[in-house]
Amino acid sequence: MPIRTAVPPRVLTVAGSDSGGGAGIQADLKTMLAHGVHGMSVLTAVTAQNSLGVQGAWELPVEAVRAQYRSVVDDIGVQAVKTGMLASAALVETVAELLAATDAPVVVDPVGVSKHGDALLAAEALDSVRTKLLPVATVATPNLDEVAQLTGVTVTDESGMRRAAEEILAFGPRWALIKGGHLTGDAVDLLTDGSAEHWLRAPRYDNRHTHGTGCTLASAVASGLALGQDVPTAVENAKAYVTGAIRAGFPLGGGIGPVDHGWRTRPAE
Ligand SMILES: Nc1ncnc2c1ncn2[C@@H]1O[C@H](COP(=O)(O)OP(=O)(O)O)[C@@H](O)[C@H]1O
Ligand SMILES: Cc1ncc(COP(=O)(O)OP(=O)(O)O)c(N)n1
Repeated sequence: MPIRTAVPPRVLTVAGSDSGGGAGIQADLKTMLAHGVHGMSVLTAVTAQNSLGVQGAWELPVEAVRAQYRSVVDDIGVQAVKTGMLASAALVETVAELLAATDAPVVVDPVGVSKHGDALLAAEALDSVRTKLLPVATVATPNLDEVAQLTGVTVTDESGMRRAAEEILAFGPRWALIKGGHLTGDAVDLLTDGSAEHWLRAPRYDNRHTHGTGCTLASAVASGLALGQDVPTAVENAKAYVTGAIRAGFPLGGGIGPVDHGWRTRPAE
């Protein structure tokens, strides 16, 4: 068999490890595989985590993050980057400085708190997210808790999402994707660059196994961008992927199980 010469687009996640495999680096790499891109990782922190919550978290030294990034980017190259758990102000600032020099699109999931309420970002790092990380983002994907942390805006309905997007865009990302997963009714997200507005609406699945939804959505967006899609198309495709993964989420452990990243490969039930 001849050796393949065509290389798939490469996507880098800069995020923390979830030992349970539902969120973080593990969710990102599974999502990338499902999109046919080559996934790579810069690990920022290790969490002891399962369906019940986060039992422990340890961040990596700044030099370890810098070295991983250089290893990947200088040799292999990237067509898109996704960031997730960055843990501390020092890591946020390091990652923002590295990403300021890339031409690749950057999807920033400004991870603050896990579904179980465990802090994944130090409170004193919020200002670095606002002033250093969000300005280098092509797309920022906060959930409503992260919107409240970053802007002070409490969103309770769809009209509040528009206000949230304006506040997030003021920090400098090119697009804001405000995720309405924490509201009730349909699962509605708003994507806007301040002029075009795209409302993404999907049925809300009454499935409590939704661990990793945000990581999955952001990685799917990054994968679409690496494949050459424009931002609205990448987000629309990512929404369809995460919706299917939530619908297929499974009861693993005694708490909130993960979404099913491989749902497209399973036979229909
Ligand atoms: N129960 C659900 N049914 C369908 N879609 C959902 C559900 N919960 C969240 N979503 C969608 O999952 C994506 C991630 O949103 P969200 O869960 O708010 O992010 P995070 O994991 O960062 O808290 C969004 O597209 C949101 O609308
Ligand atoms: C290591 C790690 N990174 C990110 C998260 C948050 O992931 P998210 O997709 O927002 O999912 P939930 O935790 O909200 O289910 C995490 N838990 N761990």
